[in-house]
Amino acid sequence: MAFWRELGERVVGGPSILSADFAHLAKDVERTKAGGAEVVHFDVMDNHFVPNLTVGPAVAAALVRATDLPVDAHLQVERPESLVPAFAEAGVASITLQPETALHLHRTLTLIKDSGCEAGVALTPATPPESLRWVAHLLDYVLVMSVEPGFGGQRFIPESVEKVRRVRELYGLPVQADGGITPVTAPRMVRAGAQVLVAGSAVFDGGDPERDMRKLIEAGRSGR
Ligand SMILES: O=C(CO)[C@@H](O)[C@H](O)COP(=O)(O)O
Ligand SMILES: [Co+2]
Repeated sequence: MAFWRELGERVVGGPSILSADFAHLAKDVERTKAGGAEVVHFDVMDNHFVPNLTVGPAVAAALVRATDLPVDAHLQVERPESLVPAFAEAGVASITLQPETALHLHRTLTLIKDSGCEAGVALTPATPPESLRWVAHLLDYVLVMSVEPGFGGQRFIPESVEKVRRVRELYGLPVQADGGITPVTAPRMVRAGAQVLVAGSAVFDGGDPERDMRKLIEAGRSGR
């Protein structure tokens, strides 16, 4: 599985499961796939690193079985290293770490790669891109968070646009934008260099995930 290495220059969209109906997760994901989604963003929260609690490797494994889209696990948990083997075993394509939680970031990124997954790091709004200097060679992508981690439906932080530009300048890696991404903010992030547009509320809250996924992708691509 090499979703990130095979992305090329394309701009793609992916649903954040956080705003989906957890009782009908596979169905919701398939509706976004019909709207053009190419990756599933799987938000994992532990009520320690963030004040919210979601789902873990067992649900990831069930979703991997139910969809042929690659699943990216966004780990917003303390001690992520202890969960890496279980998510790899669940069959996720990539694992995104919050560097604030990985005490030994180099070691945990290496563990992800050795487990056969692609590896990424999520920068919270206050974390500078420069902090990745000595682990950048281990990364397949960088996620720029345009909200504080923890919840869907928050307001987009506009400084994130410049941050995407900076990450691209420094590392040339694919950038995933996550948080407050809508048809209004997506083109700005794409113009700055983002390629993977993650959206939860903009895709699921309007009652038609297929239509709204398509709208988001089209809006994002118009930013090129
Ligand atoms: O990782 C997170 C939040 O911590 C995100 O993936 C959000 O879940 C995206 O939701 P919207 O901002 O698109 O509603
Ligand atoms: Co996320």
